Amino acid sequence: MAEVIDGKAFAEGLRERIAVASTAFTAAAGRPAGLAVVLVGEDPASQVYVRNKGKQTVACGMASFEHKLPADTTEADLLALIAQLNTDPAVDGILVQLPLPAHLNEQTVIAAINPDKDVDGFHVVNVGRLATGMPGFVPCTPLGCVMLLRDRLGSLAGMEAVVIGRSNIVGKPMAQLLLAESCTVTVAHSRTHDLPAVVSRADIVVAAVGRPEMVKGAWLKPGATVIDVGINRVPAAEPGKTRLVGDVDYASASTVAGAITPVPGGVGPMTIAVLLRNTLVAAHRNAGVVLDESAL
Ligand SMILES: Nc1nc(=O)c2c([nH]1)NC[C@@H]1CN(c3ccc(C(=O)N[C@@H](CCC(=O)O)C(=O)O)cc3)C=[N+]21
Ligand SMILES: [Mg+2]
Repeated sequence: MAEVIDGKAFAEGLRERIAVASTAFTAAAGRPAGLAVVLVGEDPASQVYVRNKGKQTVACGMASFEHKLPADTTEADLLALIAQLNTDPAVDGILVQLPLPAHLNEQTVIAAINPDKDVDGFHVVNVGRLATGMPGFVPCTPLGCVMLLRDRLGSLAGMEAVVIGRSNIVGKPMAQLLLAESCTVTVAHSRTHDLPAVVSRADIVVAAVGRPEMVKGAWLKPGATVIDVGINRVPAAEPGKTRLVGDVDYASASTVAGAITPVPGGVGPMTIAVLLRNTLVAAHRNAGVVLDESAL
């Protein structure tokens, strides 16, 4: 049976290290690091995420600024808020919760964020920095996945990594990060011919497609390390109830893999912990205070 990669426990440890560094930052800078989270609309799942982000931000000794805007907010009003946050010296990181309502253009909104406060790493400047190996901000979910992989495997150099999914938020930055770790990287997607054959050569599989339990144990190379980014809500056995499953069929995969992240309790908690890490890094850069990033 595969070893379970406990992302929840790893994220707790990371948040403890962040809290220590955050206290030192507040003493050095004379102010806490600050994260602004912007939520447009009343999507219940997004409200839960935003509340959790706020709670964990405060628990790590940082300031949390929540901006909840109505679903019919105009793009001009949203851009005006971002412009204000860009120049607010108490705000080190800005996160605009996605997806946005259909009448708002996500590209336009992300482009308006100061790249040096873009703790999601979604701005094209940060995408370019990642692609060219310059310091910037890396999207939280893929960076959390690499932290889990390095913790388990040490050096990833020379390993065959297969990323399933090519989104701007996970698949593409994940491929860039694995390339920077000197993996041999394949990006598979919905048009890939013979996905099982591609997956079967992977030492590392990262599933980020948003299709419940799609990746089967029979596809895996025995001993492979499996990172499941999927968070899919599906009907539970009990009528009217739902449960969370990943993009990997955990029951079959856990009999073949060497190690696997569970859903929930795997990648999800890492995403928020890395967001706090990115915010603390942003604060140090913005305030000109030196941070030993390797201690995080
Ligand atoms: N600008 C932006 N940045 C984001 O990073 C962003 C976003 N928009 N929009 C929504 C997605 C989703 N996301 C998650 C964060 C934590 C968990 C998480 O902690 N999940 C737990 C439990 C989930 C549950 O019980 O519902 C787990 O997997 O164990 C999941 C998903 C961040 N996102
Ligand atoms: Mg995709």
